[in-house]
Amino acid sequence: MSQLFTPFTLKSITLRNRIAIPPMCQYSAEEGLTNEWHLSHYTSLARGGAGLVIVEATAVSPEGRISPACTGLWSDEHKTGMAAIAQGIKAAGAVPGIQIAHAGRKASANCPWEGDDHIAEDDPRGWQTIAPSAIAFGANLPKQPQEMSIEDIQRVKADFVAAARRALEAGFEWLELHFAHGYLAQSFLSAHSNHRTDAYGGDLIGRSRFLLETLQAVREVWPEHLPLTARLGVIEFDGRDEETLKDAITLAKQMKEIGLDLLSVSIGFTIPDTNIPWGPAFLAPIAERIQRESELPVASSWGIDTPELAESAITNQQMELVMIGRAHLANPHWSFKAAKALNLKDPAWVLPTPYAHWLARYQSND
Ligand SMILES: Cc1cc2c(cc1C)N(C[C@H](O)[C@H](O)[C@H](O)COP(=O)(O)O)c1[nH]c(=O)[nH]c(=O)c1N2
Ligand SMILES: CC(=O)[C@H]1CCCN(Cc2ccccc2)C1
Repeated sequence: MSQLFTPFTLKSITLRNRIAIPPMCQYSAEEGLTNEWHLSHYTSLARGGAGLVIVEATAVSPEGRISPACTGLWSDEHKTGMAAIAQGIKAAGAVPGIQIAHAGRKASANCPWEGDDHIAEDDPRGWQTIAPSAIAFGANLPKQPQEMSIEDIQRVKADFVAAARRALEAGFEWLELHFAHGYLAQSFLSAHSNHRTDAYGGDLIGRSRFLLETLQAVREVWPEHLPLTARLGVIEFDGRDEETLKDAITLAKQMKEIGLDLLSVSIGFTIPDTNIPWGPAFLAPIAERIQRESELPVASSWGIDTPELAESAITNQQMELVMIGRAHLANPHWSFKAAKALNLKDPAWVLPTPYAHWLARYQSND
């Protein structure tokens, strides 16, 4: 009996299975506004049978975008397109989630197929980036950010709260704070990027303050009965992993106290020079340790891209949800492929009726 295809209930929300589609930037928006690409992209992913579909990193302010083509929720105007997406995901039987984000010193960048690097200083498409300290990421993102004032910090926290409120009004039922991948929140947490000497820097308590205060503020506006989650880089693969992991576990416990419902375990990506052990499900053992030691349910990703790897991540209790990203770009119906591979009864019925009725009788070969 497949564990991957069992429901998962968190607060008042039940996912039809343990398959989640993690946020994946589409770099297809204008002024943060979604369009037909996003609506058809997310609806078709949801029709593929996953339990949860999380909309891409959506900026809480214009300067919080990674690229000029990233989505936003910094104004009420952004809610219309997002509401259609949430409705489309829900109508397909998946739970609509969204990640809200601020890119920090990694902002003001070209999209990946146009260089994946900082927009040139003299290019009017770019903007001044902000960060805990005036320390550039380096490599393809060499622009030096402006050190945030206390007023900047208060403003960005308020932007997260306003974006969370808009996500709720747009009909999302699962919220993920982007505290990973070297973006603003992660860059507060990491001593590589945070050299502040005030209350938002220094020891772990100081470097965690922005994350904990933002979580606390969002928790106050996000309904208690809906899952409030965060994606956190718990390891950098920078030679200091044990220290980073211990800090991450301490932070995870504090976030649980504040009301975090689930942690999506990911990578820090705070600095360019790391030694990431890419490979199938390489982060799963780390996720298991975080889940065990923080006593928070976790999700995780990174190369969990076959039905067998997904099934064993759940069966081995390494995580409660598997986040399967790029494999869904290759095949939006990945859940159907997994249902067949794992010998689910009536596998076609993970798909919507207009497809399932026929595929239940027709042995498709892909
Ligand atoms: C095109 C694209 C875009 C994004 C991503 C990835 C890719 C490929 N990823 C990371 C993604 O959610 C996932 O964690 C990784 O891709 C690893 O999982 P897979 O190995 O792809 O299953 C990502 N992560 C995140 O937290 N917010 C985001 O918006 C994005 N955007
Ligand atoms: C927004 C975000 O977290 C994303 C943006 C795109 C690159 N993501 C990180 C990534 C690195 C290597 C392979 C896949 C993904 C992070």
